[in-house]
Amino acid sequence: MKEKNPWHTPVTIIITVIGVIAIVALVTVAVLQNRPLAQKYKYGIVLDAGSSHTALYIYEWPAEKDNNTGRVEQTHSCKVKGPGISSYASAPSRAGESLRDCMQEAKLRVPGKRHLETPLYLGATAGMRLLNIENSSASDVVFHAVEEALQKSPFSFQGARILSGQEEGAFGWVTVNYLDDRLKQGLETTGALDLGGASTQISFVSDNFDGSESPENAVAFRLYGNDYNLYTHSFLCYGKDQALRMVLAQQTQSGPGTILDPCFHPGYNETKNYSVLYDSPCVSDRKPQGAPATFTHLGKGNFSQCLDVVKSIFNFTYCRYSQCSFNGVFQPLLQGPFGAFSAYYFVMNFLNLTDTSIPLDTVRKKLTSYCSTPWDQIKQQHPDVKVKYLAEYCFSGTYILTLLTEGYNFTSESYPNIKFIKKIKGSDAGWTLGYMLNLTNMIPAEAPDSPPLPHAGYVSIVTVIAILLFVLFILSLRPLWPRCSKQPQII
Ligand SMILES: Nc1nc2c(ncn2[C@@H]2O[C@H](COP(=O)(O)OP(=O)(O)OP(=O)(O)O)[C@@H](O)[C@H]2O)c(=O)[nH]1
Repeated sequence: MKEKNPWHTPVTIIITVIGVIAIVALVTVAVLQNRPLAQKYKYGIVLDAGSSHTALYIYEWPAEKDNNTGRVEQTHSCKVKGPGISSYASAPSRAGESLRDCMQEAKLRVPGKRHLETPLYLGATAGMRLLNIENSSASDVVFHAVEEALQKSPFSFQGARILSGQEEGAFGWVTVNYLDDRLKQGLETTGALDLGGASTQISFVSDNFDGSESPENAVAFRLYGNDYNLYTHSFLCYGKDQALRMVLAQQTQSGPGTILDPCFHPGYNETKNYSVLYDSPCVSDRKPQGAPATFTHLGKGNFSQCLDVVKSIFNFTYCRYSQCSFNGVFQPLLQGPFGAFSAYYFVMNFLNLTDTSIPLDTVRKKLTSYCSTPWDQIKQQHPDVKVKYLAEYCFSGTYILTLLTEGYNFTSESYPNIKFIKKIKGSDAGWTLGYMLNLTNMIPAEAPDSPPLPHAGYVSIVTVIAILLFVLFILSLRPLWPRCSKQPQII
């Protein structure tokens, strides 16, 4: 006699099949609905029209996550051949033409179907600030030429403008802290030190700065639910190229035919033009009267004398605030770590001085030895380095050291807080990323809500609940269950 299984009734079999199908359907829908979608990207392009050159940066971020930090990355950069756009004042159409190759690269790098929606910005810095001071109609004509060229691109051109020094400093600070993921996490921020060709910026948050003492140096931000009172100052004419002009102007005040410059290597010998040297608002009012057309620029290679002449371009004699950096500019107490980029990095990297644990005295000794090295020997040792850069590293290293220690008051204790950087997580340190994040509203004032559960957690919970519901359902059908008699049924 075979015993009949009480579960093998049509009702229980149908309920079980329907239940299993329902669970499978429920879990499948949960998985499909919440499956990560194939990644789509958006793009943004920023042209940094600096005093010495123009550079193009392409940024990329996942299309559905515009509001999350740490996700925008630089995917490409292109250095425009030739000088900065401010140098094209006498041939403005060439300013537009100079951008052609990099714009062509951008067209290839950004997928064609995204061209129309990709914002394109051009921001000009100290070179155009100076041209605008010197000759505002010439700067308008240059802008008109670059705008005309960029309007022809397939991207969504959002305009070209001159950034104020304050914007340049503040956006550089945003870039550094965004890339380091410090803003979203509300961590202590990093100060930003930017050394360009025509201006230099210092930006940091300090506990003893609320903006009241010097409101013109204050920028207030609310980012991801945190408030920041940023101190920032841009020194026009204190970028490394204009600072060199000021140092040379200091040495040619009397209009000599020859100068023996301690900031250039012994054996350096170049004929330079007075009108070219003094063709900048940073020095033009000091042009010596009755000077010859040219002067002979000879190198002497003496670091301590170079320090003296470099110091002479800073004014430390007056300060109407509780404390100043130089030229009567307010600066609160330095605080926290600093990232130093652009020319700070190029110069210190070349001089093998990016390691800030090297004591300042050793840095001075290294510069003393480097500056005194004969020019021929320097050229022989670095055949691949552009001669213009090579000739100026002694001056530039001395200038950076003076700016940081005498200008901004970094001491032996605080100097190691500086990190010389070029890139952070693959993106160049500079104002461009911060500028784009601001214009595209990609950093929210308040912290974005994050989903309560990750995808895997969500699917697991749906599965467990579905099985539980099914078991409860089966249990609730108990009255319908076939009764089990104690006596085995005889068939
Ligand atoms: N040694 C070296 N110097 C560089 C290099 N690229 C740029 N420079 C110089 O570094 C200085 C700063 O360059 P940038 O950061 O591009 O400055 P910029 O945007 O032209 O100048 P601003 O308009 O003042 O911001 C300039 O004097 C450049 O000539 C490089 O690859 N090596």
